[in-house]
Amino acid sequence: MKLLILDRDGVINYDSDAYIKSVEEWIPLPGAIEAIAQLSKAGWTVAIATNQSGIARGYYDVATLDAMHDRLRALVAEQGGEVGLIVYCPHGPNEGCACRKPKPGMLQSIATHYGADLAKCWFVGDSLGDLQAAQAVDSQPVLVKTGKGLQTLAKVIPVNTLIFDDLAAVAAELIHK
Ligand SMILES: O=P(O)(O)OC[C@@H](O)[C@H]1O[C@@H](OP(=O)(O)O)[C@@H](O)[C@@H](O)[C@@H]1O
Ligand SMILES: [Mg+2]
Ligand SMILES: [Zn+2]
Repeated sequence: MKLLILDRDGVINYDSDAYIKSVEEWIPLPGAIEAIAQLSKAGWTVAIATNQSGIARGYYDVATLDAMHDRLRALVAEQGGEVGLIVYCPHGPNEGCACRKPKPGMLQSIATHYGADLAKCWFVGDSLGDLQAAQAVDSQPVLVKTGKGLQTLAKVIPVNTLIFDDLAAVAAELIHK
């Protein structure tokens, strides 16, 4: 199956060092909604794996996070597409969970849900942890320059990382290749 897994903050929507704490703060990046819709209409399943330590930190609750994701789904549906499974890690960095990136637990959950082979999937992120999570399960690490992407590009990243300006460019590559 054609499964694409996306990080959320900094890839689909603007990120903030102050976290994205409300639906009002959740603002799509230019072209991101259209990219997801176009991928979906081209037969791709678009899933999301996102760290949300803001929940553990008490900055927002699950109901607020769900409202952000309802907004995302509605915007993509308006463009004729749909968003697949959204998996999030609500834990803090010191809880030792199995799902927080750079651990690959969320990617594995998504693959299990769809019966997909992670070695044939791209995982698109803006942070080093995203790329490391992909690498841990032999997925293709893909870095976009939005969000924290440019800072990540200055770090030591997996040698096979594919680099794109933004999610729209990733979608164009996948749809037209
Ligand atoms: O990029 P994804 O995984 O979708 O979500 C990242 C967010 O959960 C937040 O992750 C935090 O990292 P810590 O969780 O505090 O290490 C910070 O980087 C915030 O700026 C960012 O908004
Ligand atoms: Mg991110
Ligand atoms: Zn977790």
